[in-house]
Amino acid sequence: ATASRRGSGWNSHSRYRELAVMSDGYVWFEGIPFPVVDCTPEHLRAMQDFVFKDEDVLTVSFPKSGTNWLVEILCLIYSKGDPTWVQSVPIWERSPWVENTHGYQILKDKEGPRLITSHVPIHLFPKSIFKSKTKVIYLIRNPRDILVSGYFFWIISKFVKRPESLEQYFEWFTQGYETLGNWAQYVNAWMLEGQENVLIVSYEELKQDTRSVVQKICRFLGKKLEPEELNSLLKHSSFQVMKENKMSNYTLLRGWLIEDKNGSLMRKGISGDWKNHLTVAQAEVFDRIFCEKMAGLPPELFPWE
Ligand SMILES: Nc1ncnc2c1ncn2[C@@H]1O[C@H](COP(=O)(O)O)[C@@H](OP(=O)(O)O)[C@H]1O
Ligand SMILES: CCc1ccc(OS(=O)(=O)O)cc1
Repeated sequence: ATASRRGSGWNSHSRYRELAVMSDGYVWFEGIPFPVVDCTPEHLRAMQDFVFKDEDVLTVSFPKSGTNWLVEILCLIYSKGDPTWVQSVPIWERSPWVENTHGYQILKDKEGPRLITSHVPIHLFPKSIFKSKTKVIYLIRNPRDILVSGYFFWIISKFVKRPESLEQYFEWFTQGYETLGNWAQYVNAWMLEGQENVLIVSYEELKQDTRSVVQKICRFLGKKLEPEELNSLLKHSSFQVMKENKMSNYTLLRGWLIEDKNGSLMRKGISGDWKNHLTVAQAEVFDRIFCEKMAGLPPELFPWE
C-alpha cells in the first residue's frame, strides 16, 4: 500500500494538509468546496486543459453516490470478468480522478481507452468533454442516502471538514454548504447539460437489478460479456467481495486519509438507510427543499421518489 501510494506521487500530501488547515477543511475553487485529496486550486485550474478522447469512459457523480461500485463494475467489464486487475491495482489508479494531481498524471500518459472518474461540477469541467465522443456514465443516488453515507464517511476521514453530529451535517447538506456544494444544483446542471453520449444510472436500480443494469451499461459501451464473464463480474463487484478487496475498499488509506483503524468505504451498501437515521422532522424539511430544487426535472428520472 505504502509503495503504491508513495512511490507514484502521493508523498507530498503536507501541501494538502496545509491547504486543509488554511481553508477550514476544504480546497476552495470558484466558490466550490473540494475534498482535500491530492487536489489544489492550481491543479483544478490546470486541469481545464485536459483532453478527453472519444474512446474514454467517464464516471461522474456527486460524492457518496456509489461511485466506486460503478468503477469496479466498469473495470470488470473491461477485464471481461477477470478479477486480476481489481485485485492488484488500487481503484484510484484503475479509473483515476482527473481532479487529483496523481490521477491526472496517470491519465495524461496513458495510451488507449481510459477509465476516468470525477466529482467536478459541469461548469468547472474541462471543456474538451463537450467536443469529444467520450462515453459518460452519470451516477445518481437518493440524496437522503448520500447525506447519511457522507456523514458516516466524513467523520472517519481526514480530508474534509468533519461534522460534529448528524444534526450539524444535516444543516450543512440541506443548506448546500457541503463537499462539492449543493447536491441539487450539481445534479440539475449535469442532467440538463450533458445529453449526448450520456447514460444515467441510479444506485437504486443497480441495487435492485445489478445484472440488468450491467447489461445496459455493456450495450451503451458496445461491450459483450459471455454469461460466465458476467457472473464473475457480479461476484467480484458485490458488496461482500468489494468489502474484502483492499484494492477497492479504501483500507489502503487507513492512518493517512482515513482516521479510524477499522475505517472503510464499504459501510452498509443498501438503499433507504436514511430511514434509520433522519427524524420525521428532518425528512419533512428535506422533502420540501428538494421538491423545490428539483422542480425543473421530470420526477421519473429519480427512481427513489
Ligand atoms: N458493491 C457495492 N454494493 C453496494 N453499495 C456499495 C458497493 N460499493 C460501495 N458501495 C456503497 O457506496 C457508498 C460510497 O459511495 P462512493 O463510492 O461514491 O464514495 C457507500 O454507501 P453506504 O455508506 O450507504 O454504505 C458504500 O457502501
Ligand atoms: C484516494 C482516492 C480518493 C478518495 C476520496 C475521494 O473523495 S470522495 O470521498 O469520493 O469525495 C476522492 C479520491
